[in-house]
Amino acid sequence: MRRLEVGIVGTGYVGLVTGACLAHLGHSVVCVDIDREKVESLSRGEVPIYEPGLEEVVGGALRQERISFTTDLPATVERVDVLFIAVSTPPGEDGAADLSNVASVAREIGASLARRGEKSPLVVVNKSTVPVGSGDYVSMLIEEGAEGRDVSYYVVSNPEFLREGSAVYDTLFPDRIVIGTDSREASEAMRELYAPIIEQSFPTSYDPRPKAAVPFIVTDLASAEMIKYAANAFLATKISFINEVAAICDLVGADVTNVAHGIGLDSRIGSRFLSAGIGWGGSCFPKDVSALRSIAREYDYESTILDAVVAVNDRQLKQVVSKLQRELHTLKGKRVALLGLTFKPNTDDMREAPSLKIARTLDSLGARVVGYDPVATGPASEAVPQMKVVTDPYAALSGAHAAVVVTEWDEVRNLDPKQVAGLMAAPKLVVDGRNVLDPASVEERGLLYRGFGRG
Ligand SMILES: NC(=O)c1ccc[n+]([C@@H]2O[C@H](COP(=O)([O-])OP(=O)(O)OC[C@H]3O[C@@H](n4cnc5c(N)ncnc54)[C@H](O)[C@@H]3O)[C@@H](O)[C@H]2O)c1
Ligand SMILES: O=c1ccn([C@@H]2O[C@H](COP(=O)(O)OP(=O)(O)O[C@H]3O[C@H](CO)[C@@H](O)[C@H](O)[C@H]3O)[C@@H](O)[C@H]2O)c(=O)[nH]1
Repeated sequence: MRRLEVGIVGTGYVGLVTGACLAHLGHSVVCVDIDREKVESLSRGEVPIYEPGLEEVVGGALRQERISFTTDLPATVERVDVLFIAVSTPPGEDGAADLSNVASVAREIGASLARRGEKSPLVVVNKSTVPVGSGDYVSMLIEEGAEGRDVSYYVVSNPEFLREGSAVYDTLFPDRIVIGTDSREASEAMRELYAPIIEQSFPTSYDPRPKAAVPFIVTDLASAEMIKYAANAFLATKISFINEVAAICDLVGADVTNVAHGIGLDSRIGSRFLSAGIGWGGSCFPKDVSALRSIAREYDYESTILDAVVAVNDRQLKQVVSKLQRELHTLKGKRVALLGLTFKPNTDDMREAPSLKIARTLDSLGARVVGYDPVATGPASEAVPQMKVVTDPYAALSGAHAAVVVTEWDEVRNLDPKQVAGLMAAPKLVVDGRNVLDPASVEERGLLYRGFGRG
């Protein structure tokens, strides 16, 4: 394997995980961020996010001197063979992706490229999730930054499919690697970069190693950019679909967990992403579905399915409130415990976490909201100051008239129903927003169970 010099701009989830994993594979990586404090703490091996396994991979790469952190983008452009753009692309007004971070990085790359001298063309890899056509936009900005000087580079799309909570695993053992480019030289450089993953030839403590070889797919730029949006939109659609089925299950007295199991065994459907409940959140699905709808609007196309996917997801959150109101009637003066606050387990990310919307709605209806989360206590109470946040789930449940399972952390799944029943106030309602509790054993202890689509 040839050891490549790799630069990564942006040390968020994607940038840091990608950089650390490429260093683990044997490449020499320099990570760039505008946030000086972050760069300094990362250089000391302090990882600012909760992501299983990441601290170990970053620490290992630092010890082997295969990774470094800097704020100096121009020096990085001059030195590396491949440069990833992995900065945030948050939703702007009207739902479209805000490309201002990508744009400023592209201009700065252009301004620094001329100083590379005789080095081979720089492969600029867009890993941020960006609208179709952004590859050409990045090329245009690089040229603008270069101000007429002769610069040599390729722009490649390489969408990222990692999930938070299993980001390191997903990066080392991906289902596929997608590259969008018209240049053979650029796609070969990317194949070389990822060779240890494609061939699964790197050292790992993950046992058993799940796959033999990883598909490496090369498409045109626009298709690669579209693959990212289509993948997230499809997954969000799958969840909204099962949530719609769950609503009908509630009406007819069927159990959606049995239905999901029964349909998921059909290999054309597949069993994953069929967990019904309060719906999808996080830093990606809401943003990316909304960006794809916005792209469709630009072309005056009505995205009927995607519109419905979002409408169903919005309805799931309202169902939490109506399930509480059905049993508690007025929520004024009622104490409600929210169990789990992050948008999913094994992350401290609170971006677009359903818990925040639920807490704000319950507060506006006069309920006293107490939140529990094993990791994201600080960010949660900052986001919703009216919510008291505690680190002991039983403290949250003490005196609560109702509890809502918002995030299926193990700490929440494994609560002792007997102890919970002893602490709660009548009617001791448990709204299982993730369908992870066993209704019979919960009810056996005197709790009132309400799931999503469980009859
Ligand atoms: N988080 C995920 O799970 C995930 C997965 C796949 C794809 N993505 C996509 O990857 C991109 C990055 O997402 P993220 O969650 O890692 O973002 P993030 O918000 O966690 O991190 C972005 C980082 O970029 C830095 N940054 C911003 N502007 C910069 C600039 N001009 N120069 C240098 N650094 C700059 C910020 O300081 C921050 O450290 C987004 O487009 C996102 O949609 C995210
Ligand atoms: O059956 C399911 C599966 C997930 N969810 C919810 O869906 C959201 C997203 O979950 P997940 O996809 O596991 O997390 P992310 O880390 O947001 O990852 C998604 O978004 C990333 C950013 O684009 C992509 O890279 C990943 O492939 C894609 O799975 C969360 O709120 C989950 O609770 C459900 O409600 N039911």
